[in-house]
Amino acid sequence: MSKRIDVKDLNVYYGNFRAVEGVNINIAARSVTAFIGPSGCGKSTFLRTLNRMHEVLPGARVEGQVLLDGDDLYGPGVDPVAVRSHVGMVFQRPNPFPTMSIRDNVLAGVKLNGKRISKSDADELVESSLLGANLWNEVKDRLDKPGSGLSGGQQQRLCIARAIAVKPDVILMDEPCSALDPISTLAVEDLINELKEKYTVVIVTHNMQQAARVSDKTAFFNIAGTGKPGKLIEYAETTTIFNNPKEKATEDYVSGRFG
Ligand SMILES: Nc1ncnc2c1ncn2[C@@H]1O[C@H](COP(=O)(O)OP(=O)(O)OP(=O)(O)O)[C@@H](O)[C@H]1O
Repeated sequence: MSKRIDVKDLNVYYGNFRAVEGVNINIAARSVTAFIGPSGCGKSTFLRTLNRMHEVLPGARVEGQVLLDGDDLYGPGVDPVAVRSHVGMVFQRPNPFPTMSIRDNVLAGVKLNGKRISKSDADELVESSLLGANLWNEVKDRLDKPGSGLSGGQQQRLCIARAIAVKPDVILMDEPCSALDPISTLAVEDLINELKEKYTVVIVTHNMQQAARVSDKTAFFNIAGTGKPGKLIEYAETTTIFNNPKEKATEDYVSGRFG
């Protein structure tokens, strides 16, 4: 079930370094939101706070709230592992388990969560997840072959199938197409468009055409200089950010006048 995300006054730290400052953002359920901005402005750092991946690094912490349909992910007693099963993540480089079969790759997250499922339920879940990731037709005759035998684009869709299989509410994607060729990129972008019917999708991308193609809303982050924290500068409908932004910094960035 897709859920909304409301972030309140979030500061994100690596030790004493405040990498991201004062983010407030409201992300609707069943939508695609793109995070854009120059290198080092904290897009990936902020993204990883949305499923508590940030804090796996020693000394990394946050202040503020991240609410998923009103429930604070950082509230007392909340289990970060449970959070990550509600908020899935797809990374820059496709990372299927190389020696595992395609089938077992799809089921990997479900098994990690300690769920026991029957063979027939597993078969159904594998099929529905691969269908959901637009990969079923390409792999249905070789489910027992290793995931590493797929093309980069297919591997990325396999990782998306693995994320979908745990039935998350939100899917976070950190530059999911940066290692893919243009055809595979289009396949993943088409898929992102379909995913928003069921999930809340948040994507970090350096590719502004991609942000314009896939997202409903865009958040522009910026940084005042090295060692300064990244900040959310402007957040609006994607067409507004690209055609009629309010802030000069946004306009400079989207029109390529940055730096
Ligand atoms: N593990 C880490 N330890 C300490 N500082 C870090 C760590 N990871 C990132 N940072 C710092 O946090 C800031 C934000 O980095 P982040 O990777 O989130 O930016 P980004 O906008 O995603 O950049 P890019 O577009 O280059 O991926 C940078 O100053 C970076 O050097």
